[in-house]
Amino acid sequence: MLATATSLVKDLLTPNSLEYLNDERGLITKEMVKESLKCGRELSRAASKRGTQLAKNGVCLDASSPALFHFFSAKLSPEARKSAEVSHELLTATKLLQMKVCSSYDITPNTFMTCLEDQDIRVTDLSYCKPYKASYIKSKYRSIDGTSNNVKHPGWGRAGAPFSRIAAPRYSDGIYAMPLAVSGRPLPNPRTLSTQLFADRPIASRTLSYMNMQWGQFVTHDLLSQAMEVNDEGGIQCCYGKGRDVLPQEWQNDKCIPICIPEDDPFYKQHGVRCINFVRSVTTPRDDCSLGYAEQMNTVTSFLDGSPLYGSDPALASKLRERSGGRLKEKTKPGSKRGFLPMADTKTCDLRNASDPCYLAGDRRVNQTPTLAVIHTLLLREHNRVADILSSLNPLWTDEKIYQEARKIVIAEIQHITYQEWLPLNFGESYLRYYRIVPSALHSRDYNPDVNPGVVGSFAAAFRSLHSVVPDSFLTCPATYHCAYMYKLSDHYFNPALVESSCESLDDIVRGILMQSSAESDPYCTREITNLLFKLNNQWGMDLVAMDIQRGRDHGLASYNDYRETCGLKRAKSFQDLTGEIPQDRINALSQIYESVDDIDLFVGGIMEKSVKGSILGPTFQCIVAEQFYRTRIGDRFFYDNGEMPHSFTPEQLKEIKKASMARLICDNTDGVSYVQRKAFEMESAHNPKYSCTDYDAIPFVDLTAWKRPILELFFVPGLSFVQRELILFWKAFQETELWIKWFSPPDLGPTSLSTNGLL
Ligand code: HEM
Ligand SMILES: [Ca+2]
Repeated sequence: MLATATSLVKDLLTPNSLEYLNDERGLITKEMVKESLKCGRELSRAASKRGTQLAKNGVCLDASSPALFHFFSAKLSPEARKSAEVSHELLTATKLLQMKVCSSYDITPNTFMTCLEDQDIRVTDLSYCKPYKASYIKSKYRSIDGTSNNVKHPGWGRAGAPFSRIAAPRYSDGIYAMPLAVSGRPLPNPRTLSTQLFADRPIASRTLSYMNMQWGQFVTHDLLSQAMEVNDEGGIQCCYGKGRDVLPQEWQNDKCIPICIPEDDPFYKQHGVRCINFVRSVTTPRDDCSLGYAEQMNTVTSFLDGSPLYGSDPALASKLRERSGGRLKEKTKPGSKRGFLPMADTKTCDLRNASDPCYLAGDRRVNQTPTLAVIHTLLLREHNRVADILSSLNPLWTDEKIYQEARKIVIAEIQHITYQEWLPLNFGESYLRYYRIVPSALHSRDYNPDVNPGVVGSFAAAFRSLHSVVPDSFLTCPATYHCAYMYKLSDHYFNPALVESSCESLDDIVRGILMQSSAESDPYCTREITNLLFKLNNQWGMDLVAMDIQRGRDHGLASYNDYRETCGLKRAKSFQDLTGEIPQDRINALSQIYESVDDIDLFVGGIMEKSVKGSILGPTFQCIVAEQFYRTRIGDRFFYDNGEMPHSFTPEQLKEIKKASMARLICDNTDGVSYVQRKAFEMESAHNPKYSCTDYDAIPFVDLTAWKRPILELFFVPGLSFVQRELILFWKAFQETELWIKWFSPPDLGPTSLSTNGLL
């Protein structure tokens, strides 16, 4: 197969097309493009076949290995797989063009990239990219996959879109090859950086709760997910079994970028591990289908739209629905009044007993830790609670109408909690107000259709720095608050059994993560994620920090110094120029590992910075995170507080939505968590005491009566006969007698339903 590949390249490099080189249309002619596209397609198909053949020959991951579970975090829809294939073809074509032009003209790869950009070569053949049709533009509700949010650019923010860039990439060949140091030598080993710069020093935050960290991870999963390349058989293997060594080149898939572990590694040495499996992220064609450098795919919708709950693709979204009463599917459990997440049919968990749960949700990462599964469960319950209230308020509404309205309310609550409660706490209220990131008036008119709501690739690096706030274990507390057990993260990856081990266990975990603090945001990370990530029943796991660094390189993210410039800081000419932002001892450590200040990875440099006042991040990450949350709000036509649009909430409804809080979400969706601190993302203190969930002044509730549609509307429902109207009116009158409450004894819907029932 490799032979075919070589001969194709030779074909392309034969002089028969040289006559076009001096063509006045530019350096790159149409015929050259056509030829490279043709060869690019064949070469990339050959590479994919080779990958599958390797797997068939036994080069595939061991069951129950950490690496296999790493692959369980994202799955591509058939359309996403197709886009990934096309993008390989386009990248290979770009590479072939580069080789041809550079060898013919004796120009550098960089000059070629500039010419390519100037010529702006777009592939119009529909077998590569198809334009996005705006099919949901008129809908009052968001689409599941994020399409048609933006009327002019219906593909913006969709699942499967490319990550956006705010600084030019640093692929070493300008297209897709892993970056190198300025000197041309390899960049420092990611595992060495991890052990030398990210020690395990468990420093607890004085103010922020574990819940704060957990919500952050949920928000991350709502905004983005990269997927790793797979072959037809599944995950790609890059290391020998048990991580003994890197596989020889001839057995390696071309998507492998394994992390080599130095011989003297302080942890892996004792286990004889020399290699962490790591595979490149899936890429996707650019929005304009132009030839150029690689762009990675965001497999989920980039809007903050509850996609981890509802799914980012219509097939999954449909599977998650009950198809009655607008509800999402839930599992009932004897002894518990409230539902649990439904079970996945493919087992992507590390189950120890056949009865252990393995959940299905809108996002595949749900089973990563029990505390993440708890957040999913609270939101699932919130959806069903809201749906039940809406259907009792508006008995004529169909399943579809209730589902969409409940989804709209829950998304609005997620957005409100994130923008009004979580972001200001973590990134500084005045900063966010200054940049108009958090809304202030009741309705806002800030929507700007020219702002691309897509996720910026560097935002992933900035937010990954919050891996440092992950504590090594989590606490559970019974109703007496005699909190006792500490569960090590590494004993519970991909095993959410703890969520259902008893009728009270979910409540116990919720109390625990309210009482426990998160770790400090600093360059220290627990060994639970740097040595033992996805350990399962092995003795060692993966290193998330090394993976964060390697992933930044895989995505060709510009260097820390480039981002300093993008963010308005002075570009450093020497390590010493970093003094303003990075403490001296860390500058010393950086200068001992990196050859040049221009080599520093964004993830590493950003995390080394001192925090900005009022924020948990330093200036560079603060700027990138602000940029992202600005785009996520201003570029979302359906953002919850947008006014004067056909789908806008009424002022009465919006006033209610703005009462949502993390504390109320917990109160309304647990059985026995009766006291919660008002600011659930902060630790309980004299300034932030616990209140009873029935204290509606302290922890206000969202009164859904604002969603009750007047009965008169019935007369405008087209197609209803006189008899049907009479029957409905009779039913409404019957409801008002409250007899039905006794007869049908509806489920306990919590305080909100009590107040609304009173008005029925
Ligand atoms: C126990 C807690 C957590 C675990 C086990 C975990 C694990 C992971 C893993 C395995 C990846 C993918 C690594 C890769 O292949 O490149 C990842 C990515 C990421 N994580 Fe975490 N994480 C945790 C908490 C958090 C938190 C608290 C945040 C932020 C507030 C966060 C932000 C991110 C981001 C932004 C990415 C990149 C996502 C992507 O590109 O798909 N994580 N995390
Ligand atoms: Ca989303």
